[in-house]
Amino acid sequence: MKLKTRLPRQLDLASGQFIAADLHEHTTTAGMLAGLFEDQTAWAALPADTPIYTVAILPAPQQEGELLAGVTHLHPGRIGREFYMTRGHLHQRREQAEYYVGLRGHGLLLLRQAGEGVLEHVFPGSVHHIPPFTAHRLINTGSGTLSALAVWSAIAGHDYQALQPQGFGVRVMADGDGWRAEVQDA
Ligand SMILES: O=P(O)(O)OC[C@H]1O[C@H](O)[C@H](O)[C@@H](O)[C@@H]1O
Repeated sequence: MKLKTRLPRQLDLASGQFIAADLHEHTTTAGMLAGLFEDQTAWAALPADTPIYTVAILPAPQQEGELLAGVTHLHPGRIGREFYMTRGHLHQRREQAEYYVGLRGHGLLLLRQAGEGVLEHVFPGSVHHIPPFTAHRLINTGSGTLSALAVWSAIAGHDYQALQPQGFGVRVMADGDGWRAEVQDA
């Protein structure tokens, strides 16, 4: 056997930044999120290039058995009364689960499976199991960037269409200094 020692890629736990040469980064701007936020007038008033969230992914071959790891950095902010959030999705391969770990900031993970919704608090060190067949979205209710590590199957895929047109059926709105969930399809 030949044995070698090597330095792995790293994740700075405080900032949520990967230290890796092969990182793939993608920023979602307000202009890419047409129809997502309730207040369409406020959305239209925001410059289309306003960054809402960036995802940094450690790539892996898209094949059975492989895993992807990514950190979502969701900026703080609101469109109208509604907090910034990710688009949210189901997996194309619905049976594939996922884990999130909160790294920085404070917010919520919205889970929806059939008629059941769950809001889990996200904070540094929070651990979230996203079961199979469950739509998921991050919401930043805090004043700083919300960063969360995700680990999921490389074959899971993203299905954004299945949530249209009803969406998650829940909106998280500013309420005084805090937040309030408004259920729309009770
Ligand atoms: O794909 P979105 O709903 O916009 O969420 C942004 C990203 O968040 C996490 O990192 C997920 O696990 C990724 O798979 C997802 O792409």
